[in-house]
Amino acid sequence: MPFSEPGKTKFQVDLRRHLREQQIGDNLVHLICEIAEASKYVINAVRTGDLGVAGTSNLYGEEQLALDVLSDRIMRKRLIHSGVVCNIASEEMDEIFQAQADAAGLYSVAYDPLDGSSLVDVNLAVGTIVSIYEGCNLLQKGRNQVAAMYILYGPRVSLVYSVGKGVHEFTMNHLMEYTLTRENITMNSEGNIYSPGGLRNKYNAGDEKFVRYLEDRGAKLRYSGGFVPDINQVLMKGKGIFMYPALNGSPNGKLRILFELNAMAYLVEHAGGAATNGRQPLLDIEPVSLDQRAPVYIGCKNDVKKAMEFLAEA
Ligand SMILES: O=P(O)(O)OC[C@H]1O[C@](O)(COP(=O)(O)O)[C@@H](O)[C@@H]1O
Ligand SMILES: [Mg+2]
Ligand SMILES: [Mg+2]
Repeated sequence: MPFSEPGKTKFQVDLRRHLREQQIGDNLVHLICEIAEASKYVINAVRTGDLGVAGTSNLYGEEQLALDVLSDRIMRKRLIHSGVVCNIASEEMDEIFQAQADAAGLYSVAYDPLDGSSLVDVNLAVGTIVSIYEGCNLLQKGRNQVAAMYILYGPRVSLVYSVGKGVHEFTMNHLMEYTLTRENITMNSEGNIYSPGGLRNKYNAGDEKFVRYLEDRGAKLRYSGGFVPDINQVLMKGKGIFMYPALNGSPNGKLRILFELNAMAYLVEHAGGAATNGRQPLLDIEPVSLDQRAPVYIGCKNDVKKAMEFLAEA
């Protein structure tokens, strides 16, 4: 039942109550609520934590910031203690962590604890991205996610989730509770915002033509350099496209299927948008490794289709 019915103001609905209305298992409700709890410690770390480097590097050889390591620890600890998780994969861990052996009713979680962490020192928005699967297999199609969510740490903290029954936004209130602010978010078929990641002088001909087409159409450039706020803008306004294409020297772009792309693709598809690697829906890719990357075109259906046409012609 929608929460916008007369007599119930949307702002009184907390996350747990909303999840219970989705007719999903208790373990999944519990897991999503635990992740929401973890995010309160992550935002505290973002607001007050050490901005320096951790002195370590992740699976991709990227220097880890102290905040990456701390956010990862916060998330992992909470997932382990939830008691409903078997396998955990994180952008900041080299391999899969087994919290407990395979058993009925357990979930596996892939996450990026603090996407865009290098933007914290200049006070731009960052976020946590989470994909949830039933059972213990993490190397499976994104379409098999049973839930996806992100938490955006901006001027306000918001949490956007879907369990395949609409996409819903919650905002943290002064008591640090998440309360419903937008229910059943839907995207238009096209829009006038574009958010192009990566160095443009490394774009291939099709991407360059597509960006020129958007500019000629009068689309507005709206790119912050943070995947979570950039996607949030497209999703909440219901218009436009985010892309991080293949680049000269990086044929798979930058963003990772497991930790970054799958959750966003699931949310955007469930809001009526589309997400592809330029050839096929991202959610249909069967990943073979944790660190697999893909080019991404994600947002309004017609805009994504147009991008694919330009790529096919080039
Ligand atoms: O500035 P770049 O290198 O083009 O990358 C921008 C992209 O990288 C990200 O910062 C992800 O990288 P991290 O997970 O390492 O922070 C995204 O948020 C953003 O879309
Ligand atoms: Mg990331
Ligand atoms: Mg990260």
